[in-house]
Amino acid sequence: MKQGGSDAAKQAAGESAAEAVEDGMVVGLGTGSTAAYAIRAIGRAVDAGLDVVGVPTSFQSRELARDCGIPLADLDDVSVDLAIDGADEVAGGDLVKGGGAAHAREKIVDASADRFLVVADPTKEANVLSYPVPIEVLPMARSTVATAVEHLGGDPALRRAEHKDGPVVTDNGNLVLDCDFGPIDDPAALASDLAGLPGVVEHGLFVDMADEIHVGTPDGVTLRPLSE
Ligand SMILES: O=C[C@H](O)[C@H](O)[C@H](O)COP(=O)(O)O
Repeated sequence: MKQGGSDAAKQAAGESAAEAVEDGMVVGLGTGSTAAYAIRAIGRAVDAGLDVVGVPTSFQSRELARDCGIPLADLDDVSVDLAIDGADEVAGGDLVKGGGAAHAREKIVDASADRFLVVADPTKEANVLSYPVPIEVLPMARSTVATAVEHLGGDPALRRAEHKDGPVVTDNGNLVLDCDFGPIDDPAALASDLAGLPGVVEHGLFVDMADEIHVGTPDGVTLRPLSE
């Protein structure tokens, strides 16, 4: 995950997006340090009487939402009006996500939403995506997917856990390959190639999915549409 952004910038972005939440909405709750500020702001609004239901995108966002008193539901039972989620890199209308290994559930929830707002600090913005693309793989497909990624011009690395020996294991029980492709000239083509590899559960390229980005700075927030 890019960690360059200040907490004040992340907070500004998260709280700005939370203002878009209206009474009666079902809200997709993203993962990561920036989305967490939105979840806390929604929690405070719930405390003050806002009637919303949250759909978490990870163990982390579920726990935080529960701590904040946000009622939760599964995608089996509701449809999402608005999703708010972070990103590791943003270029044009496309994102790389999955620095926290949550991109599979995030993509399901974010893609299902009527509107998807990205929350970010300025360090996440780029002209061309070049952040290593996280790919969640079934454990038995780790080597075959890594070889296929190399054939696509990427450099795959198994994500290792920081506080345990061995690999990161996702909320879905799978492994993550961080795949460095250098500058990605055609994110849609790469997304399609990666999605077609046997054993890939989900990759972290979010192509033309988001509607709007809230970029926070300590001095304010810039809103920009991400889709035409
Ligand atoms: O898997 C994690 C997610 O895609 C996050 O939304 C992403 O890594 C951004 O996180 P943060 O806001 O902490 O930089």
